[in-house]
Amino acid sequence: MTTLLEARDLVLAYQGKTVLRDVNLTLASGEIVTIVGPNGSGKSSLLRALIGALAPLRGAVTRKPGLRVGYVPQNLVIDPTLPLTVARFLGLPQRIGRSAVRTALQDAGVPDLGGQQMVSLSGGQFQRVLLARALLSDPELLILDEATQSLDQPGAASFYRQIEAVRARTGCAVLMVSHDLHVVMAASDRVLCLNGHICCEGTPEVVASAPEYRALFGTGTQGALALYRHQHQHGPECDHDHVHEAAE
Ligand SMILES: Nc1ncnc2c1ncn2[C@@H]1O[C@H](COP(=O)(O)OP(=O)(O)OP(=O)(O)O)[C@@H](O)[C@H]1O
Repeated sequence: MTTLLEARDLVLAYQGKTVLRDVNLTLASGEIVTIVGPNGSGKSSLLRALIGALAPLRGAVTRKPGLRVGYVPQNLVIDPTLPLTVARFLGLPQRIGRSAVRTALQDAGVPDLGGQQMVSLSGGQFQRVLLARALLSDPELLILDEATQSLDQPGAASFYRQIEAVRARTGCAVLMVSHDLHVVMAASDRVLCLNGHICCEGTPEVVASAPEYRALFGTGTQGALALYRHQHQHGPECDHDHVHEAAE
C-alpha cells in the first residue's frame, strides 16, 4: 500500500481563530475514508487543507508527489438556458477524447447519458456526471464533499455503491464528507468523526458505538447499525472497555 497523503499535528484557523486542531491522519491507496461531524466541525476545512487549498496554521500535510486528485463537489449550478450536452460538459474546459468520455460515463454508472442535455438530468444522474468528470483525470484519490446532499437515501446509497465499484475497478482511494451517516459509514473502511478535533475514529462499527459520536448524533439509527458490535480500537478519549451490542 502506498501512502497518498499524511497530515501531522494539523491546526487550521481562519483569521487566527482555530477551527480544527491536533489532526493526525494517513490515507493509503485504495482506502475509503469518511469524515463525519456536525455543522461547523471543520470537515470542509480539513478537505481543503489536505488538497493544499488551505494553509495550516501549524503542522504539515505531505502528499505523494504528483498525486492525481479527482474532486466531486456538492453541486454545480448550470445556466438552465444554456444548451449543453453531458459529453460537451465533460469536454470543458479542455478537449477530452470521445472514448475517454465514454469510459468515464461508464465508470460512473451512466453509460448512455452522453447525448443528454445537462438541464434534463435527475439529481442522481447529475451527481454521476460530476463523478464522471472527476474520473477523467484518472485519480489516485477521489474527494467528495457532501456529494449526495441533494439525493434521497436510496439515491445516496446507490451513489455510494457506484463509488465502491469505482474503487474496486481503479483502486483509487476515496475521501469523503457526508451527512448520510449510516449509508456512507457502511461503505467506508474507516470513519473520522470531527468536532474541532478528531473526537473518535475507526471502523464504522467502532465510531457508531463510540460515546463521542453518540453524544453528537444520538443513537437513533433506524436500526441500520443495530447489529454492529462494539470493538476495541478507541482513541485516548474513549475510556470504556466493555463489550456490548449497539442498542437501538
Ligand atoms: N473562509 C472562512 N473564513 C472564516 N471562517 C470560516 C471560513 N470557512 C469556514 N469557517 C469557519 O470554520 C469552521 C469550520 O467550518 P467548515 O466549513 O470546515 O465546517 P464543516 O464541518 O464542513 O461544516 P458544514 O457541515 O456546515 O459544511 C466554522 O466555524 C466556519 O464558520
